[in-house]
Amino acid sequence: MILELDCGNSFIKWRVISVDGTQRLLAGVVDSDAALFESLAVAPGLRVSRCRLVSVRSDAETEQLVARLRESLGVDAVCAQPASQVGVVHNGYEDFRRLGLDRWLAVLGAYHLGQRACLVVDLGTAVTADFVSASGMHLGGFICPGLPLMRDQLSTHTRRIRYDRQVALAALQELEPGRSTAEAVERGCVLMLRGFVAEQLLQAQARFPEGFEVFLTGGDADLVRDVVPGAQVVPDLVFVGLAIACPLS
Ligand SMILES: Nc1ncnc2c1ncn2[C@@H]1O[C@H](COP(=O)(O)OP(=O)(O)OP(=O)(O)O)[C@@H](O)[C@H]1O
Ligand SMILES: CC(C)(CO)[C@@H](O)C(=O)NCCC(=O)O
Ligand SMILES: [K+]
Repeated sequence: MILELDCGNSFIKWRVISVDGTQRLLAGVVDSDAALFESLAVAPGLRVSRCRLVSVRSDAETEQLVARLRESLGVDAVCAQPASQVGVVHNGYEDFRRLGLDRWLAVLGAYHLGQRACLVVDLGTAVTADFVSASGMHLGGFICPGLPLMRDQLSTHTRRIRYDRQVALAALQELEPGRSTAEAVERGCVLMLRGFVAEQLLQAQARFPEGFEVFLTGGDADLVRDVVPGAQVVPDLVFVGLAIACPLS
């Protein structure tokens, strides 16, 4: 079995696939390294022979995780590394090492699945949009705060924006003007995300007149999916790219 990890800023997404890559056996989302090892300890029938991961955390945090994986599972995790090119896909950053590895892998995954120009939007702690041309040129992208950061900034920098988490979830059933703080903030922030995605779509239409594929990924992708009717929502997009960047043969 192959253990795959996508270590984001807030959550670790993990999954276990068969060695030939054809079956997805287990999957989960955890909010800390400790919770990851707890989940793996109770995973039924787990026998990990290989491991690959991508991390946007600090090198020290990533190294610590790799060391713990070695201790507890006896595997040496292969970590995705920055690259200026993989196959026909070229990294568009001035310094390719600076492009977030989750973005790079999502771009590799999207181009692999789409085989044409792509707009890739990842909605997590941060929201990112990346453009890839039909020939595989990554043209760069945009980064803005994601939903969790927008909410937190509002409550951190105001006195009276306070509401219950449960009420917040209910507030998103519709997007009418809010009539409570929870509704006003939750819907306002979702409209920011939707507006951002709509703008990226306009940019892609201008840049790729011959057509393009839109890929949405990340925990909040569902909140924007109907802004782009033809979009493919691919929760595992980073893992698709991880398999391309880190083949385990
Ligand atoms: N099962 C889930 N577990 C955790 N978060 C979830 C889940 N489903 C949806 N979400 C939402 O997903 C968002 C987090 O997204 P995601 O897990 O893609 O990114 P992340 O790891 O926090 O950050 P990064 O962008 O660095 O990868 C949160 O806003 C959260 O509300
Ligand atoms: C933007 C995030 C936080 C999204 O997870 C990550 O891709 C990252 O830390 N990127 C480094 C900065 C950049 O991509 O320009
Ligand atoms: K991510």
